[in-house]
Amino acid sequence: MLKTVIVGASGYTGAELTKMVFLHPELELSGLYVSENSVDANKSIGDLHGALKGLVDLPLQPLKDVSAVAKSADVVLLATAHEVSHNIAPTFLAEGCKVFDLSGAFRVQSDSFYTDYYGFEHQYGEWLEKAVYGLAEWNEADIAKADLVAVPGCYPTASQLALKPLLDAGLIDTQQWPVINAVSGVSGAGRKASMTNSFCEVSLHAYGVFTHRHQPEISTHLGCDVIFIPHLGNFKRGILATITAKLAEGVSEVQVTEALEKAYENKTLVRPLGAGQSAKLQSVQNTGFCDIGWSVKGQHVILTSAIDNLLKGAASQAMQCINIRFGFSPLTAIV
Ligand SMILES: NC(=O)C1=CN([C@@H]2O[C@H](COP(=O)(O)OP(=O)(O)OC[C@H]3O[C@@H](n4cnc5c(N)ncnc54)[C@H](OP(=O)(O)O)[C@@H]3O)[C@@H](O)[C@H]2O)C=CC1
Ligand SMILES: CC(=O)N[C@@H](CCC(=O)OP(=O)(O)O)C(=O)O
Repeated sequence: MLKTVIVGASGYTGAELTKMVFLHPELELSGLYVSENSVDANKSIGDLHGALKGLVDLPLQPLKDVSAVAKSADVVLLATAHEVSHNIAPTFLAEGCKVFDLSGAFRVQSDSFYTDYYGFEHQYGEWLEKAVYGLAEWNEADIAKADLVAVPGCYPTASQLALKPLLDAGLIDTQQWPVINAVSGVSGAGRKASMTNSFCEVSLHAYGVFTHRHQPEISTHLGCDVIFIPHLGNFKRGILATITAKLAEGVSEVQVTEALEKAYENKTLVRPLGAGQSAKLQSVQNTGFCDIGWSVKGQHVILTSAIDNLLKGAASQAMQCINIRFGFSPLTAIV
């Protein structure tokens, strides 16, 4: 059994991770942590997240001595804000832990990316270079050897899973940048309420237009510029990305279908729905699946990609990476 620690366990993705680690036959939940001065310190996670009550009633411990926690852990899941993950991941790594970070702290190698999009200067270039991007269906070989896995963001997961098969098969005319319109539920912003993400204040609106940090994350990992327009919707969980792209000269709907079906033929968690089909949230909410639909008319393809932001967009993708890293059966604790 691998001793597994979750930092940020009281948050939305942390609670999902807690449930999956509890269900995993090869992982032992050895500690749940929150910040040193958290208002939730020492509360039982089952009291905070009712769905866990009676399953996991461990206390949320204040994280004081990172080194000491690291010494007693094999696997560390960081469900913390970007800068927190940035600050503490190297200590866990120095003690030999395998780290799976749900934040954006180690996702993109580029000089100005963290100052431009995250508002802090990255201090750990060496780890940034070694970190493996955890897009599970596409990076298996590297994830299997990684010490540090940077689990992709939720919008980047939905967007890349739809576009990557077509780009890799050379079916997209990249002179015209694919346009990604994506709507996320409010849980995408985490559990802390503010005027912009308080449920009563949310209607349906675009945000971060031309400035959102997921645009460069998507472009970097796809190797293709994109226009990305995130929207906040008045529902709790899920992301629907609707993507318009120009096909290369002469590409047919049959080729698009073949590329998507071939890419995911042995990948249970990504479900190509077929030409003329549209992905919908209801089918993926509370699951680790990504559903993809597509339609072609003339030289354009419209793809729809739906995930649960907290699961395939975060926690269950992290669990996929753990399963790959340690050679466990791929769907363990997910389906
Ligand atoms: N929500 C989503 O859909 C997705 C989130 N992510 C990323 O995953 C990470 C977690 O997100 P989410 O679960 O939504 O966030 P939440 O805001 O819901 O939870 C954050 C957690 O971190 C804890 N925390 C804060 N500061 C510290 C600290 N210094 N040390 C230890 N724990 C700390 C918080 O508890 P307390 O403040 O009480 O200490 C809380 O448990 C973020 O980086 C986010 O960007 C990625 C993909 C999707
Ligand atoms: C609705 C909402 O606010 N969503 C978040 C994305 C959350 C996420 O997946 O992203 P990171 O891990 O990269 O933070 C946002 O737009 O900032």
